[in-house]
Amino acid sequence: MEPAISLRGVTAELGDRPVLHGIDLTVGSGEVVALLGANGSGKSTVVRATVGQVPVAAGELALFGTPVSRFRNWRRVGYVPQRSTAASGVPATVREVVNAGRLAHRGLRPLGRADRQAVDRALDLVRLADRARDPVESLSGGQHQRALIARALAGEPDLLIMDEPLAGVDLDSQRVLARTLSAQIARGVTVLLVLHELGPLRPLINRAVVLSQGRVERTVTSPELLPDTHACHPEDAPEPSEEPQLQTGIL
Ligand SMILES: Nc1ncnc2c1ncn2[C@@H]1O[C@H](COP(=O)(O)OP(=O)(O)OP(=O)(O)O)[C@@H](O)[C@H]1O
Repeated sequence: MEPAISLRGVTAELGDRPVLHGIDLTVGSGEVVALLGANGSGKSTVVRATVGQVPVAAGELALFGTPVSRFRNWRRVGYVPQRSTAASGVPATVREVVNAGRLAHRGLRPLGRADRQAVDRALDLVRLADRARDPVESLSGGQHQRALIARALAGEPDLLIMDEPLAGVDLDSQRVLARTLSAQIARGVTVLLVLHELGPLRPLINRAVVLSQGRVERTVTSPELLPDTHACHPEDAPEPSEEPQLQTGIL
């Protein structure tokens, strides 16, 4: 099967400045990969290139085997950008924001029954069903992030790409996110996450790819060597705890 994401020697520039210098990264179908690295190491740029928002200057970037420049099947991809304002200043309810996640499915047709059901399922998954009619402005930071995740899930994607989904999110919302993600992974969804800390998502991660200055510094595959934060090198990671690292008790 074609990998969900494949980058080969990808370079990218932002404002004439080279930012990615030959990134190789493959995310196989059903894999859960964390992109780690210090601030400015290029994590968001990798993700934004993957969703077609940053042009690839050289190298090859493919989604499900199709070069990103020719990729049109965006309904297969759910993207949660780095913390942003869901409504961009326009008054919108939580449901309206999540409805937008069905756009790739329905185009400009009105929402049908299947769309409404998918939106309901996504709101349930992130535990915001009771807030569906509320303005997004009334949500806390963590709830706001959950609304953006619900928007991505409403499209029922095969590939979920999230840029720092835990940033500024309270522990309660982090746990809801871990449970939500766990359910997606059980369905076979492929996941690429930008993270600063693995936190409650740690048991779900198969592999961590650490970036440094626009290059892949290293890849960590053993669960016990997964760094807790980007700053940790495997050799100075804390002693493994008594509990097995791949436990799912928190979920
Ligand atoms: N619009 C832009 N124009 C020019 N340079 C940019 C632009 N956006 C980001 N950069 C630079 O590109 C580099 C990579 O940024 P990127 O946001 O991909 O890093 P990151 O690893 O995601 O960082 P963070 O953890 O802070 O989000 C940084 O040096 C950043 O300053």
